[in-house]
Amino acid sequence: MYVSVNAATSADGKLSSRRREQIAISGDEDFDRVDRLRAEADAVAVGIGTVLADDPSLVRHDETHRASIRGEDASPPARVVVDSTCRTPANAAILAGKPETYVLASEAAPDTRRAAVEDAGGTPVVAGEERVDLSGALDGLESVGIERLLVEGGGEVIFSLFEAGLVDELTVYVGDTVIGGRDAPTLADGEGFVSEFPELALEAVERLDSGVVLEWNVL
Ligand SMILES: NC(=O)C1=CN([C@@H]2O[C@H](COP(=O)(O)OP(=O)(O)OC[C@H]3O[C@@H](n4cnc5c(N)ncnc54)[C@H](O)[C@@H]3O)[C@@H](O)[C@H]2O)C=CC1
Ligand SMILES: Nc1nc(O)c(N)c(N[C@@H]2O[C@H](COP(=O)(O)O)[C@@H](O)[C@H]2O)n1
Repeated sequence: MYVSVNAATSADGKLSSRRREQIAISGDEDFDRVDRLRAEADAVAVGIGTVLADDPSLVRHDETHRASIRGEDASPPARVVVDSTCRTPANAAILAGKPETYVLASEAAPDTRRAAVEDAGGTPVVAGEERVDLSGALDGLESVGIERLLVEGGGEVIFSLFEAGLVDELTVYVGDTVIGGRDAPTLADGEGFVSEFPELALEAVERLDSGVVLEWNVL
């Protein structure tokens, strides 16, 4: 599977404020770029932290762009939530609407929560004992035809994907603001690396809106 990570940060590397409320860091041009990235993906993923903070639907994508690369009849990209214990609320926007939603869970998910996700239209994919085993879960997604995954965040999930060596490409829109705060989510949170830091090769730099888009391949 090819895994792209795309996110927007403030100039100081924050994904949102310490209140974990969604902030529009991107401007219109960058949101259009994200819609095109979504259109190119088989599925778009976020973590449960992002679902609980933002209640994203992840349904926006550039249909014209998708049709031009996938054909007129291409179904919309699926949605994915990394959610060990199936905490995704039954009324979450990510479970509503037409695209399929896969909830990556672990064996720690209570049967009642798995059933609640299924009743709400989601499809649990179980991998790992406590936390989601991302490598195993991505294998599960591949088995249902997902070959290009776009991950939008948040910082915990992005770090874990880097830690597991699963990221192929990283794109970051750096906006023209400072959020600050030691407790505000950053692009890669988790425990952090102390050695063997992932290395990146800069592929492109583009001015967009009032910020800059940086695109790296992961070596
Ligand atoms: N500016 C941007 O582009 C974006 C900003 N955000 C912001 O990020 C914040 C949410 O980020 P986080 O709190 O870091 O939550 P997250 O969205 O990264 O979800 C993390 C949660 O996923 C679950 N999980 C299960 N298995 C896991 C594994 N193997 N590795 C990591 N997590 C696993 C855990 O419950 C963990 O707490 C929100 O404030 C949201 O607004 C989120 C996406 C994009
Ligand atoms: N690319 C980008 N720029 C920002 O400024 C953002 N705040 C985000 N947030 C991400 O977008 C998701 C919401 O998407 P929909 O409204 O459902 O289309 C949100 O959950 C974050 O993943 N992204």
